[in-house]
Amino acid sequence: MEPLVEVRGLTIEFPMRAGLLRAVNEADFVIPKGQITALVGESGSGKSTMASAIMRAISVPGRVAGGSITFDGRDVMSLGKKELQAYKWEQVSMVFQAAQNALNPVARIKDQIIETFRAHSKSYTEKQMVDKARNLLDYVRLDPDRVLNSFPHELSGGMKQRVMIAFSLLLDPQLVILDEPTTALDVITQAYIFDILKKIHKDMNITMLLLTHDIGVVAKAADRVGVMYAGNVVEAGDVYDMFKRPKHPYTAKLMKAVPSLYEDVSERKGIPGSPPDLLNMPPGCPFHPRCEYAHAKCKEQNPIKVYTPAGHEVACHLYPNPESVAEVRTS
Ligand SMILES: Nc1ncnc2c1ncn2[C@@H]1O[C@H](COP(=O)(O)OP(=O)(O)OP(=O)(O)O)[C@@H](O)[C@H]1O
Repeated sequence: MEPLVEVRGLTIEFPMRAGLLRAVNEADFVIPKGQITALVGESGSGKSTMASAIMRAISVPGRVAGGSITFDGRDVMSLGKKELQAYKWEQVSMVFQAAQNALNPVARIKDQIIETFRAHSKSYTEKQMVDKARNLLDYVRLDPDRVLNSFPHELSGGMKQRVMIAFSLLLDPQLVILDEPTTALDVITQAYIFDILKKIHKDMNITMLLLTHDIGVVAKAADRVGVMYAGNVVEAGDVYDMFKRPKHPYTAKLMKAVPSLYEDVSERKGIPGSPPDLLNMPPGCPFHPRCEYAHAKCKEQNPIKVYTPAGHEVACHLYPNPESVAEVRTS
């Protein structure tokens, strides 16, 4: 597993009137090259903040208070203004949450595409820009002639989402981050978008990061998954392993929340309790108040993450060392 992005000990803080809010708290996370990685967790767990940091797009008054991010071996934090301009969109692009609404309502798609190109790259002629946009629109299964000449309000939600995916590919990035790419769409359109994303990933060899609270999305699309809880990545591993043999009690509960065709839905249980208040974190492991396996140590010490040679990682006192991760928890 060759890493494209390596996040180490990342801490991101937002100063609030009531105190310092740590949206990301000493988090470690790896995005392997050439894979689709999903970052999953309840609302407010820090997924978008982590992704914005990778994109070097933390909004003021947020700030990176510690840790490092490397992209293909380069230190992202120390990129200068010019390097940063090339980094964003040419190395990594992001389709933000509810991205359909990010389109300018009073400009045709063609003009918005040309403007995006011009903001980042001077080396294309207008014909080259439009030709490239045409290819990408065709790729996301839209009629280029119709879409290029449309205003956003003339397109459906699913079409606008596909336009945004095409936008994210304009400058041939290595990594595309998609924040809740299908949340606002109906089930059929969701399946269609995932089909397109998988094809793009395969044909263009693009690394992808999907941020989602929908565990069903993970099962459908990802190779690897990281689970975020209260600003930390508490477990990560191969998607099959994570569904078959989740280690962290929180992951186990999340995975059980996936609806199955054969199961009696009335027997499915949610996760009791709610995520901690980030301004008033409990001592020890942040999950201990909701954890059925919590013992004395969990209330006092935050667990240290352990890593197995096979690429599984977990932060939980049930697994004090890498060997213990291999054990199947039966209780
Ligand atoms: N600009 C900001 N100012 C203040 N707090 C913020 C800001 N951005 C994020 N936060 C806080 O940081 C925490 C993590 O938010 P974030 O959006 O990263 O979580 P998320 O897992 O992506 O959630 P969602 O799925 O709802 O987007 C939340 O408590 C949120 O309120």
